[in-house]
Amino acid sequence: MPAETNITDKDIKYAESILLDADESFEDDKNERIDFIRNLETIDLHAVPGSGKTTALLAKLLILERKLPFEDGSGIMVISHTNNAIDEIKNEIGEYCPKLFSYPNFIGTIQSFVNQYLAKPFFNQVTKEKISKINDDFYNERVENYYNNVLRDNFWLNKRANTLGFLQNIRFNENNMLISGINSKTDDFALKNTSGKTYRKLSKMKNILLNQGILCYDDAYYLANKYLKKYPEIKNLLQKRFSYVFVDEMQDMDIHQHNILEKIFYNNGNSKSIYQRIGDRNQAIYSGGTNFKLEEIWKSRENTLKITGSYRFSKNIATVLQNFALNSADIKSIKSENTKLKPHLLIYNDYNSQCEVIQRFIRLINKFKTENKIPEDYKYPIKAVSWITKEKEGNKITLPDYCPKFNKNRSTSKTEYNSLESYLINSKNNFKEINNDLLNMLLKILRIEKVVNSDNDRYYTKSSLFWYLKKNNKEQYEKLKLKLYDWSTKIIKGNNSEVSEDIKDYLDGFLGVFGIEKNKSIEFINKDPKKIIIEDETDFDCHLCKINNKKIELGSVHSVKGETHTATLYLESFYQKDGSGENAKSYESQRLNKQFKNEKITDSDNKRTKKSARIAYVGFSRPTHLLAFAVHKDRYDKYLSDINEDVWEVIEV
Ligand SMILES: Nc1ncnc2c1ncn2[C@@H]1O[C@H](COP(=O)(O)OP(=O)(O)OP(=O)(O)O)[C@@H](O)[C@H]1O
Repeated sequence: MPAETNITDKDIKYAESILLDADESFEDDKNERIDFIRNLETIDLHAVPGSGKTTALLAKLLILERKLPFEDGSGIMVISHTNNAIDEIKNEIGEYCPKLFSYPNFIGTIQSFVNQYLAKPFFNQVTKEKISKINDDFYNERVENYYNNVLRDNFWLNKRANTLGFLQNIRFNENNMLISGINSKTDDFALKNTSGKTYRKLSKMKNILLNQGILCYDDAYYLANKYLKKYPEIKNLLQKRFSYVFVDEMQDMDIHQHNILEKIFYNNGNSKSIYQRIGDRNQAIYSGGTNFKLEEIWKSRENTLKITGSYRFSKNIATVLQNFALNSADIKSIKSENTKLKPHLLIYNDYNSQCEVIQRFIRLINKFKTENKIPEDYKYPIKAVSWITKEKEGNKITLPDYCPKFNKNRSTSKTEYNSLESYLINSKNNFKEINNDLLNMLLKILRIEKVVNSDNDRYYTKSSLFWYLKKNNKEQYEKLKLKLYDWSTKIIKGNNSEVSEDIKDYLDGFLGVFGIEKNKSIEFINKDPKKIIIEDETDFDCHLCKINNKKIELGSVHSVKGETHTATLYLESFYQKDGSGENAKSYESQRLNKQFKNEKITDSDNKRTKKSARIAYVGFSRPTHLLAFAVHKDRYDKYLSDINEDVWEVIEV
């Protein structure tokens, strides 16, 4: 534990100067944010969406950075659930925190912590070898090979509806008994005879893969727990190493992730580390809270701070949002300028053409702009989201049904080509997308060369690549940015062959940063390009959905978690089917009809209703100005026609 650390008013002002606009402050009548920023004890922070909890955590980190290094040599750990969330933290405060982002501190995902500090050292100690890979895709591929080569003729396995899925899902519990999925029980395993031939064969498969160092993500937790059991002192070492541990988005931790953190850093209240868990139970939309009740995973601590006011949404949205909160939440809007716009219900019909709902939403926004209800130069994006984004057959409405271009747009931005020059000749006619394609091409070369990010054992993404270069090779970082600019400008002018030659020269230095030379990627680099013919060019640049010349962004609710929007259009979508016939329920308007009509969700509501409520809660809590929800006329007539029109503005598309 470092010597007494005090957070002063001056420290808070410093954090405000970096994170907030000149007219904003962490102070308010309750000073909930200041209390959290100053607090350096083991506590939980529960806060409503848009309350600034991530901003408050960043403030605390900025302040602690200035107190580093700690005299006792200990460091700070910041853990979140996804790489995106970690990248966000790095992007926001990275440039002010050179010490925080290096030894002895750790900022990463829960998975990378478990891999790096527990699974890998244990594996190395037992086998004297390094783990080959911790990656689900790679692991599943090896299981498939094993099945094809060794278990192909097994009668019991072949009788199963999804043999491969069953095999890929097998895990060891801590007693090396087989289970189906990490948090399941031995009793639920399909094969009951544990001394039978097939059971032994499956155990053997698991052991062989483990011994070869081929692990799925869950296996890292299995090894981690073995390590902690065999060497309980590891716990103390980690507590000494990290005097402050902050977990953001705590609600998204699954039970095995929660348990391992709790075991090490809470240690039944005896930990040397200060352990702070930050989140919003109502926003649990990842694994946490699905198999287990969230309250069973993230149990409340006696020492809990709260932030109840949101800087994001208006009173009108807060009123609606309350009903979708599974854990009763006191949600208030504390925005200084409060928009009077009511949430809107957009009713569409079968005869509306595909993009009419989104276009109606755009017309609404334009109208509100002219009426000064939405600022002309609005700050945050305008987005249309739905829970389910994959196209479904039949009459099941999902995101692509609202926008015929949705899938096409998405697939083009992710298109993979099989040669370097194909990336150049197929590039779009706009700077940003060309830049994107060029980066995708470099990432593809790294993948072909099997270069992985040692922080998380995954292939580099655009942001992790930039982060790595910025941290390890500033010269290459600056060079890449300049090159991307230069290449993109030249491609727009049609100088592809000049760019192609320059990229080939550049690659030696680029790959050198990762300690490798061109090898497996030579074929990709030199192969002749192939032009992909696009049948209808207009497909890729739909002009219909633009406001201020910017396209409305479409995506899943999951993809906008943590974001702030100016306006959000939530499009209902088909998810599973509960019940049958006339009363079957698949859409939010059906499962959550009572919540739309001012009734709070309760613990006795069924699992799918609760899951729908969580998704709606996250989606509905994004906008600063306008929330709209699109519902089909049939479902409106049956479920929502008696909605309170003082609360919701109802309009037909
Ligand atoms: N003290 C503050 N004063 C004014 N605005 C603030 C303050 N703190 C945060 N904000 C703004 O409020 C919005 C939400 O902040 P932030 O993303 O930190 O909230 P959050 O609680 O983490 O949200 P979510 O629960 O959706 O992840 C942002 O636009 C941020 O700039």
